[in-house]
Amino acid sequence: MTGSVPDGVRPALESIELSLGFGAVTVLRSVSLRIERGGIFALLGPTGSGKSTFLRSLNRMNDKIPGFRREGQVLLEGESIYGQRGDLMDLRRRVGMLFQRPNPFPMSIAQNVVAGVRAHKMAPRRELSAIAQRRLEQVGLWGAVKDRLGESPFRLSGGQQQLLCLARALAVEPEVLLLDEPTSSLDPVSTEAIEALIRSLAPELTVVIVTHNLGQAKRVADHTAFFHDGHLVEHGPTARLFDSPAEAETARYIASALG
Ligand SMILES: Nc1ncnc2c1ncn2[C@@H]1O[C@H](COP(=O)(O)OP(=O)(O)OP(=O)(O)O)[C@@H](O)[C@H]1O
Repeated sequence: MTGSVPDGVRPALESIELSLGFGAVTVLRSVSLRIERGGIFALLGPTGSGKSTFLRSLNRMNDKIPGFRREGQVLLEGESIYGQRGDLMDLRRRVGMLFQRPNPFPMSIAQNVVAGVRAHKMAPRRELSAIAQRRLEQVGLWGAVKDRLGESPFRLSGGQQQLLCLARALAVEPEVLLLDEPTSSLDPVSTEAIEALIRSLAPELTVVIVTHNLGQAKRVADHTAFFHDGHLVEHGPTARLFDSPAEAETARYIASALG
């Protein structure tokens, strides 16, 4: 078993001997990981261990970075995302992403939510406002914004902006959501709201989350992988990894992070 998926079961996402680098620097070496459909999978590790680079390779976000190089494969539902036939726009719809800092678009709150729906022509115009309402309700933002749907999102709080970005990501009905430290710039109340939402997304959605917060990994993730210095050190059910890590590097990191 390589990751959270028993042998013989097809994972939602899989990396096969994936090595990543920028120019002469190799950031990740030969990572093979299978990510179960409908679960929440956390990527943990010290700064610079390669978590974000790995996460960003799962929907080809590194492609445009000068010097980026890759060996090995990433499979989404068994098909290579780096293959010739890959349509990047379709990939990004199927594998959505939320970043450390909320990044609303410079358009109204309602338009933000349906921006992807419009770009992918997923619904007729007359349905857009109902879709916006439904997604804002799903992320718990409807009450706060229903009277200001036409206003700029930049006057919302940081936590509200992140929820808006989550609503926008969910509106295009992704199969996988990649979260890169999604609460690191938020206060505890907003963090709790986002964590509750993440938990509510499974099992319809597969979630992969990079976090520095061990408590967060414990609270939300079924499985956790530990990266160190460009290597995947170990992975397993979150409780097992925290309670009885198999590798000394993992044990040291957990002990130091818990202080
Ligand atoms: N665009 C880039 N060009 C060159 N090197 C990069 C680039 N992006 C990342 N790196 C390098 O890759 C290594 C891993 O970075 P990455 O952001 O993946 O680590 P991380 O584990 O997510 O760290 P953090 O927790 O601090 O975000 C670092 O040494 C970083 O300097």
